[in-house]
Amino acid sequence: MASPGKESTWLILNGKSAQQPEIRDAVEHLRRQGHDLQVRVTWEGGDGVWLVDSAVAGGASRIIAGGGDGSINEIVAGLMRQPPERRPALGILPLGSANDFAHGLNLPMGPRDALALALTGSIRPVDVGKLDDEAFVNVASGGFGAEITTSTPVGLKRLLGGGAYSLMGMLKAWNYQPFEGHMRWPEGEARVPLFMLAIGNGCQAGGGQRLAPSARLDDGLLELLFVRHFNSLGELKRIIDELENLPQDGEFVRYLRVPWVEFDSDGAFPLNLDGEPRRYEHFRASLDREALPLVVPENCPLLRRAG
Ligand SMILES: Nc1ncnc2c1ncn2[C@@H]1O[C@H](COP(=O)(O)OP(=O)(O)OP(=O)(O)O)[C@@H](O)[C@H]1O
Repeated sequence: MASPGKESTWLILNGKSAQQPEIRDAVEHLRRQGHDLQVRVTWEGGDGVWLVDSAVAGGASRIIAGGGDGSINEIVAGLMRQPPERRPALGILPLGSANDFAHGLNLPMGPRDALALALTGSIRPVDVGKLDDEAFVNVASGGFGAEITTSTPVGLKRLLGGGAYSLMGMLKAWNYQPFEGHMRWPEGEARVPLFMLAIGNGCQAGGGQRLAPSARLDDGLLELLFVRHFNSLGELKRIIDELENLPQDGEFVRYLRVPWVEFDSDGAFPLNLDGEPRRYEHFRASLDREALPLVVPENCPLLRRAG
């Protein structure tokens, strides 16, 4: 057991996963190797944020988020409340159902390997996304993208891979309505009926949907993918083709790299921040440059500079 007060690493575990024997095994294994690792467990949403305060007060120099994208999001929110000079580094023990951020980083998924890397891996400063004042580290996905990432049956994810015909039928059955709104970014603006929107600091969401494939965490830019709404099967087929190539200025699909973007919606627009659902009538997405010290694997695909 580590002694509080001296420099140590804290593992903040989502309580959903805390009793898994392989997590206990990994913690004991690494403690036996001499690592000073304190463990705290969340009871409910929001606990991750104040547990970061406790970890910092206890002298933690690294904090490991044990959970999925939502848990990482909470812990990043907690870390961003700390003064930059006292902000511990973030390591990740992937324990969610999707683990999109961890997969994008190419982290090991086995608990022993993941925990060992989180404790000993090298640290790089990475950008943190901001949606108004809220932090996100991976992807904000909206419209249909928000529906894919939460609150929909798993079957819907399969439908996305099932081609235009089944997707069109499902959207009709669902009476899917586009979201009208006005988007602005440094070099342009557009009035759009939106089918979907993704704003990526990281590259994937929704359980492996690579919505922002050229995302880098250290480039000072957000990937902006938006897809205009469509009315026919033919148009949907064109969208699927355009999504293959992600044109800057396609007929339906636009893929841009921007330091900020603003959206004014005619209604409450559903947007997930790292998978956690929100609604906005107006938002501005931007970045805090290199604000988060992150533990990364070697040759991390989300970095411009080698990890
Ligand atoms: N002890 C707990 N029991 C149940 N839920 C919890 C507990 N502590 C936190 N939570 C909830 O867990 C959610 C975050 O889950 P997490 O991201 O770790 O897993 P996930 O949703 O399976 O991951 P992913 O987004 O990668 O699929 C938060 O919304 C939070 O409210």
